Amino acid sequence: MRVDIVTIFPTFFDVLDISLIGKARGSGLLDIRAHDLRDWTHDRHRTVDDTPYGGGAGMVMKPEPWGEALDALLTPEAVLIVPSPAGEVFTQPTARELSAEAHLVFACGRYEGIDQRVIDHYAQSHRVRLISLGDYVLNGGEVAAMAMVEAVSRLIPGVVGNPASLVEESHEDGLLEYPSYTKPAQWRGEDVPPVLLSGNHGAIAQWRRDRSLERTERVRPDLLPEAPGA
Ligand SMILES: Nc1cc(-c2ccc3ccn(Cc4ccc(CN5CCCCC5)cc4)c3c2)n[nH]1
Repeated sequence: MRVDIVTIFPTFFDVLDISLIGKARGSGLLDIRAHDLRDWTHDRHRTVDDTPYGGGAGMVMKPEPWGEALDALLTPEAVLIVPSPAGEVFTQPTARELSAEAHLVFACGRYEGIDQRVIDHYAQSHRVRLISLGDYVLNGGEVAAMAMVEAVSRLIPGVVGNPASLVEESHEDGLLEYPSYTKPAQWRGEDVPPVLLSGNHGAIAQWRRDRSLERTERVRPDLLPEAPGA
């Protein structure tokens, strides 16, 4: 998968050079590149923003640099992802969908956002998705893009060592994951649930399912299968 990220803070994504994502990049599984939007400006101050038409607080990102950057980076099959508080909320199903794509281009806005004509222009020729990380306002799209890149990349075969670990985790089966334990068997007076030491795999699987349902009912009843809209 190729991932291009356009931002005025490209060094923000240097962290992708380490850990699993870093290894996957090295192995050719992932081709992730961050680009400085200002490389597509032509004035002495490398201007990317201006005052909003209609007035209002803050600044809006100018369309011209975005047009030149996206013309340079988009391929016909690319999905253009624009992090935005006004977007669809990012979920594990969204991550899974995007992990099947060959090319993702993230347009990370700052200030009060990007001139709407950029989104409208590329929607005529590409799949464009405005995606929100959740119902809170960040200062720009970079944190959202980083979260999406990590959630999507780890679903690509070969990026995460043990594929089985991708199945038994929160939200993969639509429920929250069961609690996990490791050695020692006793810690500060607390024992590991005995069933986990029993070697009875059927009983262990059932215990885990029960804990997963119990936790989901308590913390996220909206995720339960019978919940409306689940
Ligand atoms: N899940 C999530 C994603 C983001 C996100 C993503 C991308 C950008 C780019 C800039 N910001 C900051 C921002 C955006 C919107 C406002 C509201 N403002 C009201 C008046 C009209 C203009 C817009 C304020 C500041 C971003 C924020 N936040 N949260």
